Amino acid sequence: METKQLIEQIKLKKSFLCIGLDVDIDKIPSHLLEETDPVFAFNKAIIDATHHLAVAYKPNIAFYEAYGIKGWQSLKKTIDYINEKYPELFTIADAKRGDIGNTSTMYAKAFFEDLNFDSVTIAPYMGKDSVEPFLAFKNKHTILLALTSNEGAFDFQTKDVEGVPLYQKVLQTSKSYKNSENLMYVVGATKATYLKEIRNIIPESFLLVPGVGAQGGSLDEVCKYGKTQNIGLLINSSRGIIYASKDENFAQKAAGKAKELQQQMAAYL
Ligand SMILES: O=C(O)c1cc(=O)[nH]c(=O)n1[C@@H]1O[C@H](COP(=O)(O)O)[C@@H](O)[C@H]1O
Repeated sequence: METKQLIEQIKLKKSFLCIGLDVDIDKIPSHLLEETDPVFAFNKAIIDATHHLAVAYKPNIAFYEAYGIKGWQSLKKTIDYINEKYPELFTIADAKRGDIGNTSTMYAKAFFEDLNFDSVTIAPYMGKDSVEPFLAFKNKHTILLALTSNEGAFDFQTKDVEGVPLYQKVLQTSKSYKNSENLMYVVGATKATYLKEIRNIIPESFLLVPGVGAQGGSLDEVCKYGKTQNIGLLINSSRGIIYASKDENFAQKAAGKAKELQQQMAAYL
């Protein structure tokens, strides 16, 4: 998907919400366990109930890999369902990959060609030749971890390298990568105050911002420091939306939570 299509969706839906499909079988309503594929049944119900409120969906791959072949099948069915029924939605494989060049190419093929996601999250630690194989794919987006939402972000990401914090070095250096126009970045909502400096380095790039809801980040703070003319933000909530209820009406309850966030977002559009 081209970035301009994503921007159109944001304006149309007055939303820059990304719903995280981090599906833990122990947390889904028990009546779904009778289905042949409970994880897909859960995702389908959530997507059908919330697609008009969100512009992006982000399955975290760990939650599927944890169930082996069955999990991968649920993931494939989920992405195929979105691509067929709601092709306007932006899809993110949250896989946090990155390896030597030829291996990265295979990761890129897995997520961009076989599964046909619009984007994938990538760890920048191995540098240029581990990221560029993902950037080589046209109309696909590589979402580089810059400043993450967790406490461990302070172990390395904020430490100085040649006089600047490492996360700033990641932003600066990655701008010189081939096809860097296909880059987006992850910045945790819990690090909202850093967004001002981040915007000085990457004024227009889209940011995937996880950490509102369950992790305590503030949507207003993120918008205050991180918003661009085209919004330039995809704010993710996973547990705060998808586990709103364990009852039969779980999907409607999830839609209620998504709507709360969408309405907050509409004020910025
Ligand atoms: O790349 C991510 O999406 C990510 C980066 C980050 O810094 N923090 C973070 O929480 N995430 C992911 O975003 C989701 C957050 O989920 P909730 O805390 O349940 O909303 C999970 O899938 C995390 O793996």
